[in-house]
Amino acid sequence: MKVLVFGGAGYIGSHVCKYLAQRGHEITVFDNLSTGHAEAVRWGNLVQQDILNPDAIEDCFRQHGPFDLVMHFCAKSLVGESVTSPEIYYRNNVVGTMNILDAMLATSHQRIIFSSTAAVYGNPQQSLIDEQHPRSPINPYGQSKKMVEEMLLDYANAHGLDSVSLRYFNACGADPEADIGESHQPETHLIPNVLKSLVNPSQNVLKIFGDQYPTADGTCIRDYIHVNDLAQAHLLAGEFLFNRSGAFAFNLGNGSGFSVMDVVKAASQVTGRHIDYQIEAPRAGDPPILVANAHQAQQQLGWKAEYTSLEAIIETAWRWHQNENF
Ligand SMILES: NC(=O)c1ccc[n+]([C@@H]2O[C@H](COP(=O)([O-])OP(=O)(O)OC[C@H]3O[C@@H](n4cnc5c(N)ncnc54)[C@H](O)[C@@H]3O)[C@@H](O)[C@H]2O)c1
Ligand SMILES: O=c1ccn([C@@H]2O[C@H](COP(=O)(O)OP(=O)(O)O[C@H]3O[C@H](CO)[C@H](O)[C@H](O)[C@H]3O)[C@@H](O)[C@H]2O)c(=O)[nH]1
Repeated sequence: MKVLVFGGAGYIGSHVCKYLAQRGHEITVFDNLSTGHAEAVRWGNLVQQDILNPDAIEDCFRQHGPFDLVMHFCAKSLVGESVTSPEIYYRNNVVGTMNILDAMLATSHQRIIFSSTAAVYGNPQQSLIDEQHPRSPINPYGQSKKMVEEMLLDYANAHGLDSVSLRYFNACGADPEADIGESHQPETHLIPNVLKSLVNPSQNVLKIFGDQYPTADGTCIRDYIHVNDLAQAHLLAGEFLFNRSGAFAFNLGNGSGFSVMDVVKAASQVTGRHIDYQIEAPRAGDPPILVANAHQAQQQLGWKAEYTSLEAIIETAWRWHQNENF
């Protein structure tokens, strides 16, 4: 397949590019490098442009296409920032996506895989969240992703544009060969922050946000899913769209929850080091427990996560963080 990857210089997008290229697919990356890295674009050419520029998108489709499939990872994704500057989130995530969809229609491209998130569900009403769970986002980031999902449904009905929205739970881990990994500035995610506190303790003190949640050890529980398992799901979702019409959505998670303290203990075991931390006040908007029911992705896409233990996931991330070079 020829695949156009919006946001392919970012954390998840670059891992998907490597995974696709290893399986013989041809990649073009479209990215403005706002949070991504040119060094992570190694499996295809880079078109350095912005999805807020509709002409640049259409030019890319015409000059480098036609493509069999589009993947869209571009987004602003800091929950706290989305609360204080919602306009950035609605513009980048909603208007930017609309520009992509309109360019697809103008150039007769029909299939897109979209990066959605567990944040579309808001505060969970049950501990295992399936796709039927009400979508009531509690911040503009989640709201912007929900709006795109609605837009995709309307474009499917009106224009026959086919899509799969993949609702990732907590993406984590790195390329097992450590060519690429997670590198955000600022870094807000737990696993990289735990590992950075070991690599550079004087600059990175690990903070644990809240230890009085209604969980066994008082810290929040999340569903950690390896970035290469997400990559596998993207390819399967693309193949799925060659046989189906409509707008679909699937959860992607392991279906098991681990607390923040479980992550700290597993990281200590993998690295063989003691991990210091400070308990801080809870972070605004953090639900106590978020765990996926991902049976639909397993049944309909034939997806099966390979990295099911925290240790195996953290081991790949640790290899990357010890030699992080962008
Ligand atoms: N990391 C997670 O745990 C997680 C969980 C759920 C959903 N998601 C979603 O997955 C996607 C990828 O996440 P990530 O962690 O890889 O993020 P990332 O920030 O590493 O990657 C996003 C990429 O999109 C590019 N981009 C952003 N705005 C752009 C614009 N206007 N024009 C062109 N390029 C632009 C960035 O430069 C970057 O390379 C995002 O849509 C995010 O909302 C991530
Ligand atoms: O330095 C840190 C970072 C995080 N945490 C805690 O660790 C847990 C996981 O936090 P992350 O920031 O790693 O992940 P989130 O669950 O907040 O969010 C991720 O998953 C969400 C859906 O589940 C959204 O998709 C979001 O975009 C994505 O970043 C939370 O309890 C958080 O408070 C810490 O204690 N210290």
